[in-house]
Amino acid sequence: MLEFDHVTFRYAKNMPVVLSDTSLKFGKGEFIAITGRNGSGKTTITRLLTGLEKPTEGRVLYEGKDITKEEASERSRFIGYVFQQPDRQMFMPTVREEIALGPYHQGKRGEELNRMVEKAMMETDTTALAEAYPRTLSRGDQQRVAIASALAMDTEYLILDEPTSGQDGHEKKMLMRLMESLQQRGITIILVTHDMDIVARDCTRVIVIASHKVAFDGRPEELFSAKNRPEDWGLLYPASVLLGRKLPGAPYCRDMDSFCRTFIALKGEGAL
Ligand SMILES: Nc1ncnc2c1ncn2[C@@H]1O[C@H](COP(=O)(O)OP(=O)(O)OP(=O)(O)O)[C@@H](O)[C@H]1O
Repeated sequence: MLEFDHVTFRYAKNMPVVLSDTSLKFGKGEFIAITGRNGSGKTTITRLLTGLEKPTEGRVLYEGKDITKEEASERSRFIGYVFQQPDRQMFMPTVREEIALGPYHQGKRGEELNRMVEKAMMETDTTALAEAYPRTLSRGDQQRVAIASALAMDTEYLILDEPTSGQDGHEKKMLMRLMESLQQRGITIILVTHDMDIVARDCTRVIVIASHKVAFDGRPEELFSAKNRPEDWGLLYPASVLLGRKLPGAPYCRDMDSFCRTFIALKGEGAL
């Protein structure tokens, strides 16, 4: 369990508060979206979790232990972070060396190191890129290399900042499939995203940040239910959710596949 305990944050003394007295728990195996308007503080939350920023007040806990003062390099033993522009986190001349860097710093050598790197490349479908120069790869490939780097360190938490922005449908689908398989292995996935299709289809939990606080924390179907107004937080409804509401009984349809299946079933029952 990774936790914010009454965290308040501002970038500098005379700057406005970004996050105010916020407590949050990130449990094992969850698939969490952090969303909200531009500038609401989503990336800041991930930087506080990874240790790239330190709370102005409050604490960050890992398995109940205070890790507030731990640097990002120390937290990388259990948190992997995929930057919005992953080329900024690649330093080595080849993908293989890039992925080996973390476990090497953890003291892994020889066959053990090779095995970890090969396994991480297999899992992320980056084996064919092993000898490529990471900084010239496409953003999608760089993301998978950054994910492989985290897996090679046996990460427990994987945080991705806007991973699907600017990606085509196929790339998006491949990435989300990979995230799903990692979640099934018990890795906690935390995504910063504006993409409500991903929130509705893939996430088990969604956290909305507004006015320096957690405005909503719950299941996607709750966020998009009639008792909430996600549009007040600048969020759009997924088309499948809106279409589902028009069907008899207004079923919640998390994606278009689910809408089509429900539609066909209702038609078969003569309800349409
Ligand atoms: N390094 C920094 N120094 C000062 N202020 C910053 C810094 N980084 C971000 N901010 C400010 O902190 C606030 C929160 O920024 P943050 O990037 O966390 O928001 P966000 O919700 O991720 O935004 P976006 O959706 O546009 O990526 C914004 O007002 C932003 O201008």
